[in-house]
Amino acid sequence: MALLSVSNLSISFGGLKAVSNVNFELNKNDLAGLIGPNGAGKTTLFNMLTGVYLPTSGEICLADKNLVGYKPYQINQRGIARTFQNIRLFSDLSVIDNLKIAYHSHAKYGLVSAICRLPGFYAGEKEMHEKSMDLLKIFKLDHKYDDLAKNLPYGEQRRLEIARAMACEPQVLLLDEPAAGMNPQETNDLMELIQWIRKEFDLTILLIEHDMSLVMGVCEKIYVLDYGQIIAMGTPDEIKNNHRVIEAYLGEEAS
Ligand SMILES: Nc1ncnc2c1ncn2[C@@H]1O[C@H](COP(=O)(O)OP(=O)(O)OP(=O)(O)O)[C@@H](O)[C@H]1O
Repeated sequence: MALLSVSNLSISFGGLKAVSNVNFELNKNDLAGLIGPNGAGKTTLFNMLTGVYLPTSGEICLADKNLVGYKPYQINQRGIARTFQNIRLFSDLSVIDNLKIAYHSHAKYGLVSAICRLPGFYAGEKEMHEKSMDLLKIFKLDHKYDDLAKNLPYGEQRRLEIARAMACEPQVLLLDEPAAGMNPQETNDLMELIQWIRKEFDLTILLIEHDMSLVMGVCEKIYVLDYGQIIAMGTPDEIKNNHRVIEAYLGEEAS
């Protein structure tokens, strides 16, 4: 059974059909790519999967449970976390506080415990600190735990965004152009990291990326969007050789 299943998903903005009758499924542990030319509807699709946009029609199910109509934080609690095309960190907070905020959505103590500083509050905070440090180690940011997020170099801010999404303890991780602005070495490191966290955390990952070396290098299956519609789905080799994809997306490079 598919973990994430999308059926006949569409959204219109005025007269523009930004996403039109999209169908796809992700199984547990899939590492899949979503590619397409600028304006194809990729981020809009992520926005519907995460409750930012309400689809005009169609269904989104996570483990057979409907997600349409839920707010972004409710979808996050149900197991989908994401990163953004433009980095969105709490730039004036420390690196570790950026993670702790995400862990708070799973906090085991309540408001009363926090206000009255009951033992449950301290135990919960300690657990959150330890889990945050563990994640920072994985993302090689532990030595910078106390730095302000805005003072990290760009590549590290991108890694911190992924770490923060991981702190939501998702089943499905959506990455929107995770390598944007990275140099080739950082992109290579990121590819290894994405493969590693998929395995280590038993994750299902869907990533949007314009960097073809990353998409073709890590994804086992790739969906191609063009003008809001899925025009192809297949392995990296199948996608590279698909004439509709070459026309729609790789045309300039192929010619
Ligand atoms: N809130 C909105 N209101 C109106 N139009 C929108 C809105 N959000 C997206 N669109 C339009 O929907 C279409 C798809 O945009 P989207 O950002 O999803 O494309 P994309 O494939 O992610 O592009 P890129 O690769 O450049 O990021 C575009 O024509 C865009 O202008």
